[in-house]
Amino acid sequence: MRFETLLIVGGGLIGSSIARAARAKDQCKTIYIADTSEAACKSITELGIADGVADGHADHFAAQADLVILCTPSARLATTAMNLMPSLKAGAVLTDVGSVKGHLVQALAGRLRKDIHFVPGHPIAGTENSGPEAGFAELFEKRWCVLTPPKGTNETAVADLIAFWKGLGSLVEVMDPSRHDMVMATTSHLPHLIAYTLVGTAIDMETVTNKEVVKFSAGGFRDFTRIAASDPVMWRDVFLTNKTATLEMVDRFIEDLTALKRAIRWDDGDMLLDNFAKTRDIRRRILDADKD
Ligand SMILES: NC(=O)C1=CN([C@@H]2O[C@H](COP(=O)(O)OP(=O)(O)OC[C@H]3O[C@@H](n4cnc5c(N)ncnc54)[C@H](O)[C@@H]3O)[C@@H](O)[C@H]2O)C=CC1
Ligand SMILES: O=C(O)C(=O)Cc1ccc(O)cc1
Repeated sequence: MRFETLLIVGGGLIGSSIARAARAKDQCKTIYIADTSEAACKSITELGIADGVADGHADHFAAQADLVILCTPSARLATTAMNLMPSLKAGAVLTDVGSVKGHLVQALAGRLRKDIHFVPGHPIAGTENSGPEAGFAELFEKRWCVLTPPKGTNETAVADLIAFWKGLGSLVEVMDPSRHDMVMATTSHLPHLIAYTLVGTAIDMETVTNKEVVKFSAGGFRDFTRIAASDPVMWRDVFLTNKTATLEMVDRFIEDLTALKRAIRWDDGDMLLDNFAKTRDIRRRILDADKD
C-alpha cells in the first residue's frame, strides 16, 4: 500500500468512484472526502464510502493525507489546490482528475510548496452523469489514466501514483500536458462539442417537433443524446480551458465535413465509401483493444 490516508476533494461522479474503488481494491487505509455541497456530503455519508466527510474546511483531513486527489469541477482546481496548500502534510502527493491539463499546470506553476509532490492526472473514464450517487467502483477498470508530471517531479511520487491508479484497475501513461490536451481535444472534447451541436440543431429544427425527435430517436441520434446530456458546467469549463487545441480540431473537422458535403453534392460515392470504410476500421481496432 503506497498511501495510507487518502483525501478526495469533490465527492461527485469521479471522486466518489475513486473512493469506492480505493476501498474495494484495498488501496489505502483511511479515506476522507471533502465537498462544499451540503447535499453531496449528506449523500456521501449515507453511501458510507468515506471514513470522514467534511463540508467546507478540509484542513484537518489535508494535514493527515498522504495522497490528495482534487476532483472538483476544473475551473475550481487551481484555487482549491492553493487553499489547501498550507495544510498539506510535508511529502504528500497532490494530484487531480481534471479533463484539461495545460491550463492547470500553468495556473499552479511556481506557486506550490517545495515539499509537496504535484502530479497532475486525468482518468479517461466517466459517464454523462454527475454527483456521488452516479459513481461506481469499476469505473476505472481497464481505462487509461494519463499523468502529466512537470519536469523534475520526484520519481517516487510519480511511481507511487502510477501504482495507485493501476491498483484501481487503470492502465497508466505519462504524457506532456500539451500533448494530453491535443489528444483529448480529438478523442473527447470535439466529440462532445459535435454532440451538443447535433442535438441542439435537431431541437431547433422548425419542421420537426421536439416530440418527433424523441419518438424517432432509435438510431445514431440516440447515442449522441447520451453525450449531449453531459454536465453543462463541466463542459463549458473544458472548452474554455482547452481553447487552442479545441479550436484547431474544430477547424479540421469543418474542413473534413466540407469535403464530405462536396462528395455528396457531386455524387462522389468512391470518396464517401473510402471515408466510411476507414472509420469502420477504427471501431474494430477499439473493440479489439478492449478485448486485450
Ligand atoms: N464526468 C466525467 O465523465 C469526467 C470528469 N472528469 C473531471 O473530474 C472532475 C469532476 O467531475 P465530476 O466528478 O464529473 O463532477 P461532479 O459534479 O459529479 O462532482 C464534482 C463535486 O465537486 C464538488 N465541489 C465543487 N466545488 C468544490 C470545492 N471548491 N471544494 C470541494 N468540492 C467541490 C461538487 O459539490 C461536486 O460534488 C472535473 O474536473 C472533470 O473535468 C474527468 C474524467 C471524466
Ligand atoms: O461519457 C463519455 O462518453 C465520456 O467521454 C466520459 C468522459 C468525460 C470527460 C473526460 O475527461 C473523460 C471521460
